[in-house]
Amino acid sequence: MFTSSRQHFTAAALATIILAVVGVVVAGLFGAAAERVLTVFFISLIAVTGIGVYSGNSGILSFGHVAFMGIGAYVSGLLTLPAGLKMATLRGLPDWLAATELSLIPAIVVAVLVTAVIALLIGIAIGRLEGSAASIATLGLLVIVHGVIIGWRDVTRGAQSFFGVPRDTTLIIAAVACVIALIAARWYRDSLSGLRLRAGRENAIAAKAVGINVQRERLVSWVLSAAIMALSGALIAHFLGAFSPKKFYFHDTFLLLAMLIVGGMTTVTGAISGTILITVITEILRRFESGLSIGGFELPAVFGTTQIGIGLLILFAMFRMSEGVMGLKEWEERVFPFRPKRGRAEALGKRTSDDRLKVEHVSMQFGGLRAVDDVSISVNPGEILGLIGPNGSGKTTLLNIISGVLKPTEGDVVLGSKSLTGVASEKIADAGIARTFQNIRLFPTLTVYQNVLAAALSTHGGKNAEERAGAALARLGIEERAGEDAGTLSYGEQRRVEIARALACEPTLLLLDEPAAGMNREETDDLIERLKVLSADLGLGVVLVDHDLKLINELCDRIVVLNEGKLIADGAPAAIRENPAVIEAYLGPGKAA
Ligand SMILES: Nc1ncnc2c1ncn2[C@@H]1O[C@H](COP(=O)(O)OP(=O)(O)OP(=O)(O)O)[C@@H](O)[C@H]1O
Repeated sequence: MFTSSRQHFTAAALATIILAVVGVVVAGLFGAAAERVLTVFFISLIAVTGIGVYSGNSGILSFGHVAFMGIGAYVSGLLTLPAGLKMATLRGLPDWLAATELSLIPAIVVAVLVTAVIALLIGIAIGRLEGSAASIATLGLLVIVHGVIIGWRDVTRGAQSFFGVPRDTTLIIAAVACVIALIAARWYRDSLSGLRLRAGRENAIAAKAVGINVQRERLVSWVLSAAIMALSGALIAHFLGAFSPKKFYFHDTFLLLAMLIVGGMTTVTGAISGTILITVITEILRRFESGLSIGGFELPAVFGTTQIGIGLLILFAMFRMSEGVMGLKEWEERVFPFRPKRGRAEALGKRTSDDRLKVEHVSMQFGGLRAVDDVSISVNPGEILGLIGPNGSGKTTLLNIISGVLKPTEGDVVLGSKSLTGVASEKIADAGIARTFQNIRLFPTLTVYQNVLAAALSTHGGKNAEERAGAALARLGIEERAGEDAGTLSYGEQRRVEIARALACEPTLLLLDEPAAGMNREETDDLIERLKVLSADLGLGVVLVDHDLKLINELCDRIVVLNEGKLIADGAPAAIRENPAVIEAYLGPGKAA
């Protein structure tokens, strides 16, 4: 499933093929040295793209991907070494492997598959970690794989050179493999898994709330990226003919990450630009490394000129362009802005479920604080329930419990006949509960349409996802903004996108946490009208938390009031306005009379 415009993919694929053809032609024009440089360029670009598939889409910087390159190199090398050489120098090999002599392409296929399986096993563990903990774990992976290669002397020749690998990687083979890797990476970025992972990168809590299993998508991208790294490793092994474990360690990790960071981590365009930029700069600086004579003026040899230059370039890029020189968008996304089809509001029909929400004797203890204390409430289908209370009275905590973000210390949450207590947050949306957040949690660098589509695709098996997404945008009156990045909208519009995203999950119950916060009066009035229409048309149950009493009074059929975690009132708006306990909670003791 491809979640963006086909035009984007076609343009990107064509540009990739043109890049490869230009590279091959240029190499043909400038002779053997240029051919060498361009072959290494294509192989490096495959590796940079591989890291980008994981790091760019997940937002987790990986220091360990060069280890997969190493695995690919050694596995393919072992499969193609002449049998006689293996038997003479690698005595630890089993007989079948010593006798195996594959040609390049089958060896690459096996190396990629073996690496993918190893990556899957490692990814199951690393995928549980978040942010910098995951990055550090990938660094550990690099060190461990390096240690294993050095220690497994009978198979890898340890720290010695692994020589005799047939030098079968030609410029054309590297170029074709590069095209395949770039197209795979571009396809993944806008695939269902890629869109979900990018949503998780932008905001993991919101992604889970719309049914996205972020860990699963991370694993998919981890395995795909490892496979691409193995391809790169196998190609470089068969280009060099001899290599040692040092080749797949910190130096190349630094170089490839520099290419990715300078170009822009989140796009294939960034990977290509960064690789071109660093390759060109490296080629120029290399000539200065051993000193240079320009018009009689002698420049001294400076050891490490190339590394210093690349280091400065990274610093410059991070300082001036923190998203890399190509930013967050693919070139084709800028040139051909995506305009999704307008949706029909009617595509989101009346709720068929008559499920009633029951919150039964729920409590939440945070250390010494009882944020929610033995609260029981119910919401009928089609009912708008206002949940109010002074600051810190436990409203958001209660919404977090209902939506699976928090597991209550005591009590039960039941929708219809199904208990949702302790059910993972990403399963709650499919069970029929969708929500918005007090502090807006959009996927800011994804378009408005992608924000809503990601939710529709991740609920109800993705059935009629495009219709649901279009309808949700139409219901909230933001179709005009569909192609814009969600993070660039005004506060009020962002709130509406959040509600549209929740609505696209086709919930039975909608939880709105301060939906009018930050809106001006006009925007709030518009929201009131839209929510009234939504509730009447769809028969949707709504729990509405807000401090705007006009909004609460105009919209709610019933209001429940919390104070210091306890339920102090439950009734019709008129009765709540007169309730002495409520007045006292808001105004302080002695004000009720
Ligand atoms: N994850 C948490 N860990 C510890 N304490 C928490 C946590 N979440 C909320 N609290 C505390 O629980 C209490 C209730 O907070 P909550 O955010 O639910 O109140 P609220 O009624 O939504 O407040 P507001 O109207 O200001 O948003 C507060 O004292 C808050 O500091």
